[in-house]
Amino acid sequence: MNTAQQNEKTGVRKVTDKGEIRTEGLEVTYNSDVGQTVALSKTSLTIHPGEFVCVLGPSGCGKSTLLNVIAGFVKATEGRALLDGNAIEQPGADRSMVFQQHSLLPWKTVRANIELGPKFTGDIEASSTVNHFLKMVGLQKYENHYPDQLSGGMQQRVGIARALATFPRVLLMDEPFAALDYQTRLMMQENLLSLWEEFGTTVVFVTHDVDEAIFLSDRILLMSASPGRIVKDIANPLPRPRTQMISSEAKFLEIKRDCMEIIRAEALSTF
Ligand SMILES: Nc1ncnc2c1ncn2[C@@H]1O[C@H](COP(=O)(O)OP(=O)(O)OP(=O)(O)O)[C@@H](O)[C@H]1O
Repeated sequence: MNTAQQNEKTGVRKVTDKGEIRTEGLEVTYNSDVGQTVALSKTSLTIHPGEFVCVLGPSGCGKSTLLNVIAGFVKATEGRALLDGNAIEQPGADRSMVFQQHSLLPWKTVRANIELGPKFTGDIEASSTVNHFLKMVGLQKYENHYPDQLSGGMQQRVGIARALATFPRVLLMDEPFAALDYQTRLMMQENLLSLWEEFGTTVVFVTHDVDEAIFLSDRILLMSASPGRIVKDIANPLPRPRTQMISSEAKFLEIKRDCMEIIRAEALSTF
């Protein structure tokens, strides 16, 4: 069971148990009517408790597959994934996922959507947990709206609130801002960082946007073209808290150049 602690000054409840993710020689092969697809090849990685790690790679390289194995939705063909040293066999409330397209229930209000998680985990303070997260994502005024009455950015904020409302040890995010317009995406990135800095949990964030990965992460795992494997592990020492202005700093541009060189080499090797 996760535990949460209230910050006396800000009132924000923080996760105190942050998960460690490890994969060892992970391989995933899909069998379908069009044949076999090796989606992930010999992927070994460690994500430390409380780290914000971005997984960056070209389309189809297996990023979603990696997240789905960690989430427990997809089984490894070879190797294994572990949460805090225990093999991941199935989904659990200790991991929450935010998808590219919001997965809110259209017939439920914002409040009822967020409430699903805490009710599922038997949170006896479900109602106050929902109030807390509505406030954290700035949507108190919209608690009785339905998803189709909200903008795309607001829908994703509800999705993030719902994911956090179970106080997960690990938050998994699969290109959550990819469908948003540029300005909204930048705002959402800043909003997510301030939530994470307050709330504190391990985050694995998949993207194919180099700037997004550098802006958000402590570390970037770069994946090869399909079948995916980790080709480079890049530390990101940019100071926090960050605003989008950081993208013009020399260190940001240096990391970006490193990423682009690898992505280009990968693209050329498969062209
Ligand atoms: N359920 C499935 N059945 C068969 N093949 C699949 C399945 N899911 C994914 N694949 C294949 O596995 C490979 C990796 O897919 P995956 O969605 O993990 O990549 P991705 O890097 O997340 O792609 P994108 O960036 O485009 O979302 C692709 O070749 C894809 O076609």
